[in-house]
Parts: sequence; structure tokens; C-alpha cells
Amino acid sequence: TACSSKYVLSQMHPMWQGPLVVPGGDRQSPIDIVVRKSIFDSKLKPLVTKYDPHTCQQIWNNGYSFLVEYDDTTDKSTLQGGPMEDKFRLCQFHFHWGETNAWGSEHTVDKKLFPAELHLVHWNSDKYSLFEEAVMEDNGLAVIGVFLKVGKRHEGLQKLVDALPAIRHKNSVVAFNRFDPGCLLPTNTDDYWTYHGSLTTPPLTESVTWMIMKQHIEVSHEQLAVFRSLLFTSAEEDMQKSMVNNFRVQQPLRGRAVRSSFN
Ligand SMILES: N=Nc1ccc(S(N)(=O)=O)cc1
Ligand SMILES: [Zn+2]
Repeated sequence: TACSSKYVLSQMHPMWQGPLVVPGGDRQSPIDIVVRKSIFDSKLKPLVTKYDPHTCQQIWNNGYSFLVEYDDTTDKSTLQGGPMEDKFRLCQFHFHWGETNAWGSEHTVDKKLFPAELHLVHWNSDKYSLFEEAVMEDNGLAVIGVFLKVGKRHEGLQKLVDALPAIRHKNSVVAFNRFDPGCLLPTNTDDYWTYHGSLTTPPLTESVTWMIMKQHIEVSHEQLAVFRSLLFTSAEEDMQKSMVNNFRVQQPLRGRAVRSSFN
């Protein structure tokens, strides 16, 4: 679908650090969320997600993470509310994780690292007609971030985990339908932090309104271990590299405000 994208993994420096310098990058992501410096904004509305499980199309290994892609040619799976004025269309979700449970998330909360982070990627379908267009615009994208903690097994996630062995190698894809991404959201989606930032992988464009959920979800150690069984490398390459630590380091805040929807 429109929102899938290929990343180029250069040998010079691992891609998850992205290019070392971004031209004029003063709203880069991820960031450390300093809770006591976040500003409560009573005008922030609850998030309204309306996800149609039937718009799920495929799951694939893009050599950086695994993406679950949705048909974003109609307004079937949408996000609105929060700090946004417009309606946004879900195009894909993916995760970032570490080689151990000690780290793996991209955002941190008072420097606390989580073992993994889920990103649900949406683009502004009120203003643009394609993800590729929206990705270049200030208010083009909205990404929901959810922290993962290791604990009890996540039943909804298991369907996804069971599909991963089929896409072990980079560029492998498997049909995946009927998956409700809403099952991966925490029970409370009213409490979040929001700030203006960027994609955390190339093209690193500064077009993202981030909404980071205060409440995490729990997945089992075994489920995370299957994430780590994926490979960065394609079947043709002889050096197989396990797909771990696919996160970018925290970026300077550059005076940006982080608002909270809760007191
Ligand atoms: N090129 N597409 C992308 C979409 C989302 C993200 S992220 N990790 O910021 O959600 C990065 C790249
Ligand atoms: Zn991401």
C-alpha cells in the first residue's frame, strides 16, 4: 500500500541511528518525556480510533522492523480527536525492540526505557490524498506510541507472533487479514503525552504529531523472543543478522513543549 517504504541499511552506520545530522532538524523524534515538565492541556480530547479489521492486508519484513499494513484507500480505519483537527487514516503499525528486555523503546519517560514500543502510523486524509504526500507536511502524520512491558501473554498479539516465522528474512511478505489493531491499545487511551516530532527512521521528516500512551500493554517474554528471531538480512545474504535494537536514540527537545491530556 501507499504507506510501505523501503529503508536503505548502510554498512557505515546502523540505520536506526539514522543520518547523523538532519538538515535543520529542530523537531526530531524520539525524545525523553520529562513528566514534571509536561504541560496539562485541558483542550486535548480523548483519542477516537475506528479500526476495521478487514482492512488489514499483509505483514512484511522491511529489513528494519515488521509492518502490518492496512488498506488506506478509504476512510475505513481512522483516528481522530486528541490534539488533531483532522481525520487520519491508519496505514501501518510496527514495533521497535531491544536484544534484551532492558531496552528497546524509542521514547523514554523520565529516562525509563521499555523493552519495546508499538507505533500505529496514520496520515491526514482530510488534507492529503496519499501517505507519500502527507509525509512531507507539518501536520501530515499522526503516530500513536504504546510502550510494551514483559509480563502476561498478550492474546491479541499472538496471531501476529504466529505469522512472524513466515517473514524471517528482509523483504518477505505474507498475507495477513482480519487483525484488529485496537486490541493492541491499552485500556486507557485518554491519558497521553503529545508533541510535534518526526519519523524515527529515514526519511526522518518532521511531519509527525506524536501521541504517547501513558498506560503500557503487557506481552510475554516468549512473544518478544519471537520478535528477536526476525532477521535484518535477506535470504540471499550469507551473514544473517538478528533483528534487534532497531530503535533510534533520543533526540534534543530544542525547546518543544510536551503536553499531557491528564493532570
Ligand atoms: N517511512 N515510513 C515511516 C513511518 C513511520 C515511522 S516511525 N518509526 O516514526 O513510526 C518511520 C518511517
Ligand atoms: Zn516506529
